[in-house]
Amino acid sequence: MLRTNHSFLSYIEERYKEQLRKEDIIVKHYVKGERLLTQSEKATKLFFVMEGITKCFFTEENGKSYILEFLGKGEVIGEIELIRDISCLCTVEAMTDVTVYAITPDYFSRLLQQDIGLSNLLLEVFAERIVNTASRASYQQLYTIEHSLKKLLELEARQEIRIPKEDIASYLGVSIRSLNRVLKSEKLSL
Ligand SMILES: Nc1ncnc2c1ncn2[C@@H]1O[C@@H]2COP(=O)(O)O[C@H]2[C@H]1O
Repeated sequence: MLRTNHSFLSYIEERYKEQLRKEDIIVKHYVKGERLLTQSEKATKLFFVMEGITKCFFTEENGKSYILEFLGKGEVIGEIELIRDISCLCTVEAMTDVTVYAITPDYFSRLLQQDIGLSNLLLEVFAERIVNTASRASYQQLYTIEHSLKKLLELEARQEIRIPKEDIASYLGVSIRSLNRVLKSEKLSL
């Protein structure tokens, strides 16, 4: 659910301190609700979350949204566009006030070529995201909404974050109406 990556954050912090051209990595702030990236648009930067929580979601042609992941401290955002040379796969929005390291794609590409350690960190991120996306797709298809909701609420409590009802519905891939029905039948409140 809420992903964090402390090794990646320390790596970027070090590059930030040692950089010669001060514009290669800058610190940027986004207020709650602001977008870091927009689905299908070209991005000019890659981001690493320093503080705060973002949500990363697809909006389908029917207007419905599906939350892929909540990305927190140390998570990289916008790398797929750089690696595949495509426009943004999904939208990334600040759920709280967020501070990020914003990196130019050129600088990141240069780092990738020079540093096998960075490639390894990125490979780990991809592997983890595939595992998470696949296992979630599986249990959301194979279990009831009631079951998935209970699992999600347990995770929310464990990670001490507060997810708005609309986002819980988008994470589970159900409408607000279905979510309300389940909450009522399970005597749960948010
Ligand atoms: N399954 C996923 N899990 C976590 N983050 C993702 C996932 N899919 C996409 N993202 C992030 O959302 C970003 C949207 O812009 P990019 O496609 O450039 O890069 C994407 C990734 O950083």
